[in-house]
Amino acid sequence: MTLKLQMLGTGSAFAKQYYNNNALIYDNEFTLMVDCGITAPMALHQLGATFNDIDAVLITHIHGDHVGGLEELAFITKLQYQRKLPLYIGEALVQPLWENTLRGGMYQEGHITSLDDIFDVRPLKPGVKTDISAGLSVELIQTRHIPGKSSYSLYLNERIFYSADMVFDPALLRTLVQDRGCEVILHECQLQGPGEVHTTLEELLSLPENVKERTYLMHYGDNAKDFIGKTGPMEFLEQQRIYEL
Ligand SMILES: Nc1ccn([C@@H]2O[C@@H]3COP(=O)(O)O[C@H]3[C@H]2O)c(=O)n1
Ligand SMILES: [Zn+2]
Ligand SMILES: [Zn+2]
Repeated sequence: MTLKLQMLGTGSAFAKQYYNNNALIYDNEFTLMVDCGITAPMALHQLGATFNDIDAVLITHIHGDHVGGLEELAFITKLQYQRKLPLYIGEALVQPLWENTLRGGMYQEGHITSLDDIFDVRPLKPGVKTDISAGLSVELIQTRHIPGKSSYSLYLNERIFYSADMVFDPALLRTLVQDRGCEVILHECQLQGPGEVHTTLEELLSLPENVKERTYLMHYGDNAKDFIGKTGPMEFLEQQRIYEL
């Protein structure tokens, strides 16, 4: 089943040339938004779309560039469109997303007192494949990002790896390609400096050729143009462009 991918943004957390690294995944008429950061409402607007065009949203982890647009999404869908969007989220993130991210802005006595009042919450267990639409399935793979903070990469349709923000995990990437039929890797990439909580370009360049040749780079900094031609066979994903996966 062919999916289409359109990145709302491909930038790292504090990039200014690129929007936050959030994605639209299209399964025919069905649209899944992967992460909804601070810039997502404007990025969507610039595509000529609204939150009413989204059928479900999935959150990888709780950082502003991945969840900072959720308050607007939730208010607009509830108040303007009278809808509750399905929210796919690792089960460990359900409580912190409400208590630590959304409650401050959205709590309203007797009206909005829990995540269930604004979303159709669909908690996901890592390692378990879940059908999201007729032609789109997702399995969460827990990957390391910030110590003590749960973060989940995605395995879509058992052939596309979409990394959350994550530290380099070459064993995972090799296993996905060798043992699990992974055809496409969409990977975050920190272009310079020590990775610490991210994966660096230098680390990705150390991967075997057969892994690199199916890898596309995202979540990159404002100086990405300086690195064109320096990423081996790995291409930068471009925001707003539509890719067939
Ligand atoms: N220990 C940390 C924690 C956070 N950060 C920066 O904050 C950003 C939060 O969003 P991100 O996309 O995960 O990128 C993180 C780092 O830039 C960082 O550099 N080191
Ligand atoms: Zn990020
Ligand atoms: Zn992050």
